Amino acid sequence: MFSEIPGLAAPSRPQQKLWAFEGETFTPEECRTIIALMEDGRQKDATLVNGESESRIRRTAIHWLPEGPETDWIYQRLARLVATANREHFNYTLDGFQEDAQVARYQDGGFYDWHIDRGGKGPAGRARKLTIAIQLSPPEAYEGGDLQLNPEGHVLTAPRDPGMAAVFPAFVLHRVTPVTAGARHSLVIWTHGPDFT
Ligand SMILES: O=C(O)CCC(=O)C(=O)O
Ligand SMILES: [Fe+2]
Repeated sequence: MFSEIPGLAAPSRPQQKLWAFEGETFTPEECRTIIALMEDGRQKDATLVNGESESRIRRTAIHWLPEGPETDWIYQRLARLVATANREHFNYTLDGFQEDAQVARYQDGGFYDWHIDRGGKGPAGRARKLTIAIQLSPPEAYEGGDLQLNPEGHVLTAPRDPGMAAVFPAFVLHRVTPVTAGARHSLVIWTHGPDFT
């Protein structure tokens, strides 16, 4: 029926999934290097997508990783990862990374309650399309701290192996449960593009 109404016909495109878990995107050694970059750098209290601290929703320390000689290899890896995952699972039109990657550390009950990544006051937050969240810490380094997604009414827990990337549209609900012992680090970046079609 929609096909008869100009402007409403759906273009034919491959299936668009709501999540993908990709293993071994960084080696354990590379994950340790990225954690060290954070631990050497300045850390800020995390803010939400709209730039307001809100401890009821999130408690983590974050460190932005601007592009530069020290982080070039990380961005190149992320670009390849997102291009492959997008081609295989999502088929979105993507422009690139409009925000720097960030490393987060969750400890002493640190958490990030159910939320989506798309939105806020800034143009970049509103243009977020795919979220890439990568486990950096070895599973035995922390308790709790599960990354969970709820894309279609039931909760999926992401594998905990270092280097495992969860890739999902920025409108998908997700959370990190409280870390009850040790510390969990993750690397997060978003890709941006024109509004969802
Ligand atoms: O730490 C993670 O794995 C996910 C963090 C997150 O959801 C975010 O930064 O928006
Ligand atoms: Fe998020």
